Amino acid sequence: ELEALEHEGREYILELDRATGVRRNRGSLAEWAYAANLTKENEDRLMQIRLELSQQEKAAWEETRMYKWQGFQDKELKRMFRKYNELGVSALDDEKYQQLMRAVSGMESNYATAKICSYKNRTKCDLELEPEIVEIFTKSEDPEELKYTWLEWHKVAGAKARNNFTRYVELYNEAAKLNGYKNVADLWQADYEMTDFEEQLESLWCDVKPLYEQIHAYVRKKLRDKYGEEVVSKRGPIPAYLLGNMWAQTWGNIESFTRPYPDKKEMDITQAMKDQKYTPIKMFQMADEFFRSLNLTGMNEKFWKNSIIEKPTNREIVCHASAWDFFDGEDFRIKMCTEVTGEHLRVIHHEMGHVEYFMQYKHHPTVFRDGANTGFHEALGDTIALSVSSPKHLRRVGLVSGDADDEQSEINQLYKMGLDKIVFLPFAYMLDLFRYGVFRGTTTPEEYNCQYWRLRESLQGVEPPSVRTEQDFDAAAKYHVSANVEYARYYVSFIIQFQFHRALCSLAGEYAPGDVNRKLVDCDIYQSVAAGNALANMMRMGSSRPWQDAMEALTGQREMKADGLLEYFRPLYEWLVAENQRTGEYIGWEPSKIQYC
Ligand SMILES: C=C(C[SeH])C(=O)N1CCC[C@H]1C(=O)O
Ligand SMILES: [Zn+2]
Repeated sequence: ELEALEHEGREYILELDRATGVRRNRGSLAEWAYAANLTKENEDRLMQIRLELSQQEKAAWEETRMYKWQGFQDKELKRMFRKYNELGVSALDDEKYQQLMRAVSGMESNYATAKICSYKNRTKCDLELEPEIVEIFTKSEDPEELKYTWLEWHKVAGAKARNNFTRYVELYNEAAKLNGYKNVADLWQADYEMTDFEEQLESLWCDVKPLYEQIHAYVRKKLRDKYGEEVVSKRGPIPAYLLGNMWAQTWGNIESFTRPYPDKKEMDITQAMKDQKYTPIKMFQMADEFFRSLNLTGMNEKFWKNSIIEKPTNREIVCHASAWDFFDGEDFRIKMCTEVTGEHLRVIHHEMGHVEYFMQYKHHPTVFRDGANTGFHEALGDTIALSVSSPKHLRRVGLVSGDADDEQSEINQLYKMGLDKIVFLPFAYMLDLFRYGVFRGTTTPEEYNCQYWRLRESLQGVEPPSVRTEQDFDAAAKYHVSANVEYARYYVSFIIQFQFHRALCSLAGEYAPGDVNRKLVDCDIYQSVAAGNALANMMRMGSSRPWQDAMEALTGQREMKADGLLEYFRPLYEWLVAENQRTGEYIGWEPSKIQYC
């Protein structure tokens, strides 16, 4: 009897899964049409299609609930039913569902089309985030220009999203409750299939905080040397607008005038690519070639035909880089407003890592076509990029010349990587700690901005350029807050990518513990089929098994651990401790003097 029921259940769920694939394809095509051409007409069409799809999902969900799947024997079949049992935001009634979609779409289109006036020419008011404003934060060393640009962007992209955001929180929380969760924080964390996810985030932060405090102290001293004590204090937080990035999430753009050994040649990938007449397509082909060298699958014909890799001149699009799965086993795309910079070379590998993952798990039922958890999906491309950004690889491809690795060059290299990978951790941790509080109601709308800056000061040790009030809403000036994209995935990614990197470097014969000729910092897995096969085996699991199984398959560990990251940066940590002692720099930061609560 049970056998028959389970057999019937399998027939049902496989048919549902096929229908879901068709729905996801239709939905992705409508999302792409809008994100790639932000017109009112495309938005209205998208809203209509989303509503139809949500109604179809709801009907299917009612049917799925009739099956007594909890008692089934087949683990994978049970996992499929469990995933289909979670309806998500379609659980809202049509009216509220549409209101939620409009609130998010309003925030995201505001962000994508926000423009400010130029500091140097106040009548020129068509500056967008990409490429103009990013360019200013990449190059300007004028504190007044940076402060002005920071304030103007936070006005148009942050404050203006506050009302939509508040409505989004209410509706999204209602949807979470309809799915059996207390709030969206719990809904988001369910993806990680852990009972102690938030405790783990805290514990990982405790592991890496000492390393962060050292690089923070060192950078604050370098910025004070450059801009003076009036602008950068001895013991306070660092002004966020001086760190080379609108959100102070990575500080790579201030490397040139802060690196430990300035007389050592700087590895300016951007300049090298410009000198060698690199184009966006060449950057994509380079990344594709790296993946193929690992015996992974290269980008297919549809990818090269359908992707958008440069900002169009005749329409508005969402420029924030993204990778797209159209769930038909063939159509995979990237949409990106590529500039010829070292940062974008890294982003291209990041996005192509998503596409590689899509292709590796495309044989699975639709419901398992996902990362082991979303952090895995974000870590894949970055792990490859760790090899690409090694001096060894950059020399191999001619983007860096000469200069055999000596102690000082290695410290410079680790410092450059640290400005990307170490400083990112408190930012990522902060962004979802903030939103967990918002969804739980412990942070109310009346204190959104105050709470956001309290977390930024306590975790990142940064402060705003001037007084902030509740007329502001600085959190939404970050894409993922305006676009409703969960962010703990990146925090997880920046930890586990070093576990992946270490395992792959071992397999590639590029790393051995304690072997000074095979250090992590100079590992390049390029052309290692052994490493590529291990990656493919892990990706091919999709989300069909708990992520701990995928982690174990690749690294032998069954948990997220900071040991890979700490081992990679150990020489830098020791150098920074000594250097900060030498200069007597205060480690950590005292409360900010800026009024933001
Ligand atoms: C490149 C992407 C698209 Se998934 C991205 O949003 N990233 C990649 C790293 C962190 C985060 C960000 O830009 O904030
Ligand atoms: Zn990503």
